[in-house]
Amino acid sequence: MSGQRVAVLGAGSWGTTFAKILADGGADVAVWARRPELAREIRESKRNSDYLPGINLPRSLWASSRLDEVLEGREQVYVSVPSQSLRENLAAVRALLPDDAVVVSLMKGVEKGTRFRMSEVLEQELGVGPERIAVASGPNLALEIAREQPTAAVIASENHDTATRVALVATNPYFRSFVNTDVIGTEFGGVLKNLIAVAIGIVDGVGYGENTKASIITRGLAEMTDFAVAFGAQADTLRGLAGLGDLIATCGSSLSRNNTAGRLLGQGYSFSEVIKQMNQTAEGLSSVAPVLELALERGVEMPIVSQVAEVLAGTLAPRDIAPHLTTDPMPQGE
Ligand SMILES: NC(=O)C1=CN([C@@H]2O[C@H](COP(=O)(O)OP(=O)(O)OC[C@H]3O[C@@H](n4cnc5c(N)ncnc54)[C@H](O)[C@@H]3O)[C@@H](O)[C@H]2O)C=CC1
Ligand SMILES: O=C(CO)COP(=O)(O)O
Repeated sequence: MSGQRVAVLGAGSWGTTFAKILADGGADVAVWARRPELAREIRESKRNSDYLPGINLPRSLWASSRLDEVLEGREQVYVSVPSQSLRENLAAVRALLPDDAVVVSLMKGVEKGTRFRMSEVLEQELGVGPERIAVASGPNLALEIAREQPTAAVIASENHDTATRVALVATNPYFRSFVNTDVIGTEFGGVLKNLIAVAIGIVDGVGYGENTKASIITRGLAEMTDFAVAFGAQADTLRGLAGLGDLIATCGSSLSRNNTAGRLLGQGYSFSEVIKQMNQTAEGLSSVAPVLELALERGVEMPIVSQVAEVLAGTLAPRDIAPHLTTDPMPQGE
């Protein structure tokens, strides 16, 4: 569907890549970058050299650090800032959001303290009903997509028509969007696979091999599914692109920041040293605590995520992480 006027808020690796996806699908795209110098680089040089080195962005892409310029007249607004900064960023968006614009979360985190999903924060801060909200998720490593490698994603909205309208715009020759109405499952899939990817990074850093990783991925998917279903998700969603699909991509790639952060922990760096070394967002590090609080609230056991939390806290040595609860001697059903 060409010619749609859309905005992307956030010019990190994913916001910029998604802007390229939309522009390559024929949309008229305006990008908001927090820093004026980055907006200028995208607008004038068609580059985002810090986040997407070597990628030429579409000539039609326009960018500004002024929200009013970016949001004016836009029919769809895609949001891609670090999850913990979403609420503060939305304060300025509400008054400028065009009536009837659909808002799409590209983010994969849970808010610390409140434990809200990103679509819930969007609803609260923008005063927009769920029928105007969608979320995008799936196996979407930004740099691969920026290189135009064929990729699939899923767009979820409680309103099927909204999901379809977004998916028609977020589709181009190298990027295909599927749709569903399971917002909770789609969103939690993206959050939870980050935590499993941290676990995979940890065991990789320790030097464990494929059996350990396959065990963690498989049991991790069971853990992700139990958690998401307890909050109302469909189990099928977790077997799809937003669950298993994203788990495979993130756990298998050194492009993943969550995987990278885990690997540093596994190599013996402390949590604060890892934070210092990361110059991009690793959402899993901030989502561990709120996810475990939510799990406790619903009585869901998350042995792998709990062990990640312990490694982050420095109370479990990375080499002692195991894909099961070692404290229970009785064999358990898979
Ligand atoms: N990079 C990827 O491959 C993918 C990322 N995502 C998700 O997209 C979201 C954004 O991540 P990335 O673009 O990858 O992160 P990034 O680290 O590449 O970029 C974050 C951007 O937000 C800006 N920023 C930092 N603090 C901010 C604040 N307080 N207010 C406004 N802007 C701020 C940074 O300057 C940067 O432009 C995350 O939730 C991530 O999980 C989802 C799919 C793929
Ligand atoms: O969500 C992603 C791939 O789908 C990106 O993963 P990272 O945030 O770990 O880089």
